[in-house]
Amino acid sequence: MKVLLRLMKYLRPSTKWVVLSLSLLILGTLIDLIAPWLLKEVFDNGIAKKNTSVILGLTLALAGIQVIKSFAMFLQGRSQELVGQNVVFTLRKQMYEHLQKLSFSYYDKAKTGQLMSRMTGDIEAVKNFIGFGALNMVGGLLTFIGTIIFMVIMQWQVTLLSMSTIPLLVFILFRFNKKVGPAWGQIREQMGRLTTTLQENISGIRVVKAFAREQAEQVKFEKRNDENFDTNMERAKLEAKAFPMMGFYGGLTFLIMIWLGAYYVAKGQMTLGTFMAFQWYTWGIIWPLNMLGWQINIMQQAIKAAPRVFEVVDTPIDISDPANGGIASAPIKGNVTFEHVSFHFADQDQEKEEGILQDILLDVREGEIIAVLGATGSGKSSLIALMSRFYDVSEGRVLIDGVDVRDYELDGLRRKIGIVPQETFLFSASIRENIAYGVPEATQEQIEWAATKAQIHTYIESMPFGYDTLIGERGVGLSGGQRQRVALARAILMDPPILVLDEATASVDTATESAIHEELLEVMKGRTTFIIAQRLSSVKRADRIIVLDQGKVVQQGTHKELFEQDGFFRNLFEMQEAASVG
Ligand SMILES: Nc1ncnc2c1ncn2[C@@H]1O[C@H](COP(=O)(O)OP(=O)(O)OP(=O)(O)O)[C@@H](O)[C@H]1O
Repeated sequence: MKVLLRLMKYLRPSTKWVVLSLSLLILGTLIDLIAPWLLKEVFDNGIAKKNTSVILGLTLALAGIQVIKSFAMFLQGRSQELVGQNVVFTLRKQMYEHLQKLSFSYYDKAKTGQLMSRMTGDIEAVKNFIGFGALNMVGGLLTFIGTIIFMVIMQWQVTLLSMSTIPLLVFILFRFNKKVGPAWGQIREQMGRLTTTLQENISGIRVVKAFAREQAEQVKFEKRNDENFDTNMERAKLEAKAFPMMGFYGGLTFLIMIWLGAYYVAKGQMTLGTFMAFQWYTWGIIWPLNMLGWQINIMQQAIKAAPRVFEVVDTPIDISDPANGGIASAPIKGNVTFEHVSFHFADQDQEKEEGILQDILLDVREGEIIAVLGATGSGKSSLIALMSRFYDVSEGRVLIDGVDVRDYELDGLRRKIGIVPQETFLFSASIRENIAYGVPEATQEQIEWAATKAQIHTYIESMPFGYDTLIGERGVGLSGGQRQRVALARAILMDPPILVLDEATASVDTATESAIHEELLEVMKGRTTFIIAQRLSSVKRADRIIVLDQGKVVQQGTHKELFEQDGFFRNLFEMQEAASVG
C-alpha cells in the first residue's frame, strides 16, 4: 500500500491529464450503462408497440453514443499513455540523476546488470500499472458498480439471484492476488540477476574466451534462465488455476441470469426488453471481474518493481557539496597536506581489520613532483582518491591550499585534479570527444596540444579519420598503451594545478615512457604532480618519493636519500637493476 501511495505521488505533475482521463473513463462507462437501457426501450417501446419511429430514433441514439464513446476512448487512451510516460520519464530521470551523485562506495558494490534491469524492466512494469492497469481497474470498478445499480433499478430479484456466484469469484481473485505477488517479486529479482550475468559475461568475454569457459558460462546463464522459466511457469500455473475458474463462475452468472430472466419473462414479471438488456449488462459484471485478474498481475508487478527503483533513489549520498555550497576552487594552486589521515572502507570491520591508510602525514608544496611507491595493495590509489573525495577520510584531514577538501565545492575541486587512472575507460565516441571529455569546449589546437604531450598525436593523425575516428566502448582499435595515452591527454587538457598519474605509463613500452616523461616535464612544470609507479624509471624526475607499506608511510625523501637507506626503495632499485642487466 505504501508503495502504491508513493507511486501515486508521481501522478501529481500530470494531474490535469489524470482528471481528463478519469472523466473520459466515467463518460465511457456511463455510455456502456445507457446502451443496454436503450436496447430495452427498443424492445419494449419499439418492437412491442410496433413503433418504427421509436426503433429508428433509439437505434440512431445507440449509434450516436457509440461514436461519442469511441472518441472518448481514443482521447482517454492518449491521456492515459501520457500519464504513464510522464511517470516513467520522471522516475528514470530521478534514478539517473541519483546514480550520478552516488559515490565510489556505492559503485564498489553495485551490480551494473541489476541497475540496468531496474532502469528498464522495473520502470516499465511501473509504467504498465500507472499508465494502463490503475485506470483500467478504476474503469472496471465503475462498470461493475454502475451495472449492478442499473440492473437493480430494472429488476432487482433477477439481479441479486444471478449474482449469487460473485462472492466465489471475489474469493478466487483474493487468493490469486495473495499468491501471485511473491511470484512477481521473484521474477523481477531474477530478471535483475539474469541481466547481471549477461552484462558480466559480455564485459568479460575476453577472459571467458581466453580461459575457454564458454561452456561454464552457458551453464551459469542457463541456471538463471531456468530459474526465471520455472518461476514464470509457477505464476502461469496460478493464472491457469484462477482464470478458468473465474470464467466458469462468470459463465454461471450468465446462465443463471438467462434461466431466471426467461422464467420471470414467462411469468410476466420482467419485460422482454429488460431481459435483453440484462444479457448485455451481465458482461458489465463478468468482464471487470475477469479483467481484474490481469490487472492484479500488472499491479503486483509494479508493487514488486517499484521498491527496486526506490532503493536506488533512496540510497543516501555520502559525498556531496558542503551545506553552504562550498568554497570556490578557482584559486587552488596545488599545496596538498595530509594531516594525520586514516582511512578504512565503509564495509570494513574496524575492530578486526587494520585501516587502509594509517596516520598519514604529508606536506606537498605547489609544483612539487611526488612519487608514491609501495607494494601492491599498500594504499597508493586510496591515498590519491582522498584528495578528489572519491572517498572521505575516516580520521584527520586532507587540505588543499590550507582548506579541507570537504569544504570545497565538489565539482570544482575535482576539476582541479587531473587524474589518469590505472584503468582507462574510453567512451564509444570519437577520439576528439574522448580527449575533450573534461573540457568539451576545447579547441582543436588545445586538443592536439594535449595529444602531443601525451605522445599520441602522431598516431591519431595517421588514422584514416584522425581525431574523428570512432572508438568502441573498450577503446576498440587502440592498444592498451594508446588508450592510456588518450587518457593522459584527457587529463592534461583539463590544465589542472594538481595532476595524478596512477600507473599512467605502465602499459607503454620503455621508449615511449621515457618520451612521455620528457614531454611531461614541461606539462608538470608549475603543477603539483603525484606519480604512482612501479618502475623506477618513471619516478626519477620526482622531487620527493614516499614509500607506503600497509597503509603507512615508511620512507620519504629524494632519490638519493632513499637510495642511501636500507628499505623498500633500495630493494626495488636493486631488483630492477638486476632485471635490466639480466
Ligand atoms: N572498495 C574497496 N573496498 C574494500 N577494500 C578495498 C577497496 N578497494 C581497495 N581495497 C583494499 O585496500 C587496499 C589498498 O588498495 P589500493 O588500491 O589503494 O592499493 P594500491 O597500493 O594502489 O595497489 P596497486 O599497486 O595494486 O594498485 C588493498 O588491500 C585493497 O584490497
